[in-house]
Amino acid sequence: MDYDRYDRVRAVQWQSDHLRLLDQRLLPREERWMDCRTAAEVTQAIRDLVVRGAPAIGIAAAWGVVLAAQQGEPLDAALVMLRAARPTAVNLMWALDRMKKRIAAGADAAMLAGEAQAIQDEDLAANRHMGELGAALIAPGSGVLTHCNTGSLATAGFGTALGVIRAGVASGRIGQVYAGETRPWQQGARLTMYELVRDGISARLIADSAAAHLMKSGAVQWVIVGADRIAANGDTANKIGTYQLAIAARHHGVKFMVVAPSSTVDMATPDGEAIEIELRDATELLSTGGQRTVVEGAEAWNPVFDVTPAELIDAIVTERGVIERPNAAVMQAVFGG
Ligand SMILES: CSC[C@H]1O[C@H](OP(=O)(O)O)[C@H](O)[C@@H]1O
Repeated sequence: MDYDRYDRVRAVQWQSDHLRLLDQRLLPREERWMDCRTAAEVTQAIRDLVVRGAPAIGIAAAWGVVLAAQQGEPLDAALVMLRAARPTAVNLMWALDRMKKRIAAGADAAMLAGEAQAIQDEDLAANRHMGELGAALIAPGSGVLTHCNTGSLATAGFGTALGVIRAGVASGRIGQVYAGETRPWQQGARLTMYELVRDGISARLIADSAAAHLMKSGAVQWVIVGADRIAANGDTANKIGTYQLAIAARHHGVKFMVVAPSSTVDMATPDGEAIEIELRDATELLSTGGQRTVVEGAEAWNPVFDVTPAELIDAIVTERGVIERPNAAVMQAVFGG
């Protein structure tokens, strides 16, 4: 199916000797680009969520290695620095491991650029394929709810969960899209709505706290989300708030779909308990748009991911196919190597 009319924003753009990143902290108010010329600048951009989204941070980190190689920096140090930028999304480590293998095989900067480009191109192809696989699970005229941003801004393009939504809308299977605002960073309100409006896809923003009420109304038949790390038993780490969506979905008979490329699957992590959950600065919770909204002296706890157990997931969609009712045995069969 021709998806070219859909949002083709490309948040990560390689420019032969620097990496252009669309600063996602400023969207939708302002479209400003940041030019990164060193691995250290890419590391900081990932840490500061200039670029964010599990696949996108892996792609950006791969280009960070290319920058280090072009400038003759010690590549081992660059790999360690980039790897430490954020702890939860395994795509970061997966991409850097791919670059490390090429370095060990003697790849020069040009060859490393080829590897980074391959990582980026493979992600886009996977997203297009997953979009069709996931959309095929959805009955015509369904309503869906999504969380955070899993679109072109979070990937090489088209998106994971948002790619399924794009394919589902294009094929008439999805009638109404709801997007959760995704406090505190508001990836849903600021980024997913930005992408869907640009696509001309009708979508309604809801407060995170309205999700269970929406499911109770019968307006949605699927919750469709992305992932940052899928463990060997199917437990899935994703944006904070995903776990409670899965609980409410199961209670209300709403199906729950996780959409992620195989670069998000981590067979070395046995289950969700072993996934490191990123804790970010409390000021992200105590302020909105840079303005403090909570009384001085107040404290906050700001985990930005949580883990949904496999038993609450009806389908995991990767480019290798659809896994229904995921468990350790089927994960091993598909991803065991
Ligand atoms: C396809 S993006 C996957 C995943 O990454 C996002 O996290 P963040 O915005 O903090 O980088 C979110 O958890 C998405 O679901």
